[in-house]
Amino acid sequence: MIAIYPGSFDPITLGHLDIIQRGSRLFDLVIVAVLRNPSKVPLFSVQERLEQIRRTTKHLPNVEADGFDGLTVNYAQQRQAQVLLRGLRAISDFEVELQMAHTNKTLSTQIETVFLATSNEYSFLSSSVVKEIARFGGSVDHLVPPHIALDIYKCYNHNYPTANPTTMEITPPHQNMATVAPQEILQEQET
Ligand SMILES: Nc1ncnc2c1ncn2[C@@H]1O[C@H](COP(=O)(O)OP(=O)(O)OP(=O)(O)O)[C@@H](O)[C@H]1O
Ligand SMILES: CC(C)(COP(=O)(O)O)[C@@H](O)C(=O)NCCC(=O)NCCS
Ligand SMILES: [Mg+2]
Repeated sequence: MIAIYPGSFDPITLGHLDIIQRGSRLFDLVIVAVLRNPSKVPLFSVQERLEQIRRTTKHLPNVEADGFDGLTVNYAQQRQAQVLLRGLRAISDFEVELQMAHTNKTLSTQIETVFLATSNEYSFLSSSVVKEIARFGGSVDHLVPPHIALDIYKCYNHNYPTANPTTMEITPPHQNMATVAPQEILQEQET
């Protein structure tokens, strides 16, 4: 059975990876599908997000990443998928997700939405939270895979890695954030 895991993934987090890994044990193939959404201004382009997802899931042979336009159910039909995989973190997710699942059911009765409950340790985690922390100079090392953290630090101009000129020791980014003034980051984002 083929499952589509649709979303924005801007960027992929450890919460997403947890759903993907658990989904990959339930389905023959999990397609992580990034919506090309012209109405959102993302931090990473669709191409960058697809590369991030591919690097993050390269240990999972039955997982692939792809971009799509238009209705998710149409994309699912095109990929011969029977399931839309989604994660549930909180009641707030439930309301939106139930509406989405019902809407999709009216568009295609053949496609079922399957929800996986978040793992406890990721119940607070979202791409937005990750971006907000990084934007104000905080560490996201515990929230995303290491290569994604580096991509994010680059976007927000965190000085990473830096060597102490005397000892030549590398300072991890979260110990070095005082060098990044939040106001500078915001100004750069606005330009
Ligand atoms: N920590 C998590 N645990 C379980 N499911 C999650 C988690 N984070 C996201 N998901 C699920 O992944 C899917 C794709 O979500 P999405 O790309 O919107 O990520 P997000 O973290 O919610 O980002 P954003 O903050 O931009 O909304 C949704 O079904 C969402 O519920
Ligand atoms: C992409 C997504 C799954 C939502 O992703 P998100 O959780 O990252 O916001 C949803 O917006 C979607 O399916 N968009 C494509 C248009 C569509 O099919 N709409 C009908 C279902 S609401
Ligand atoms: Mg979301």
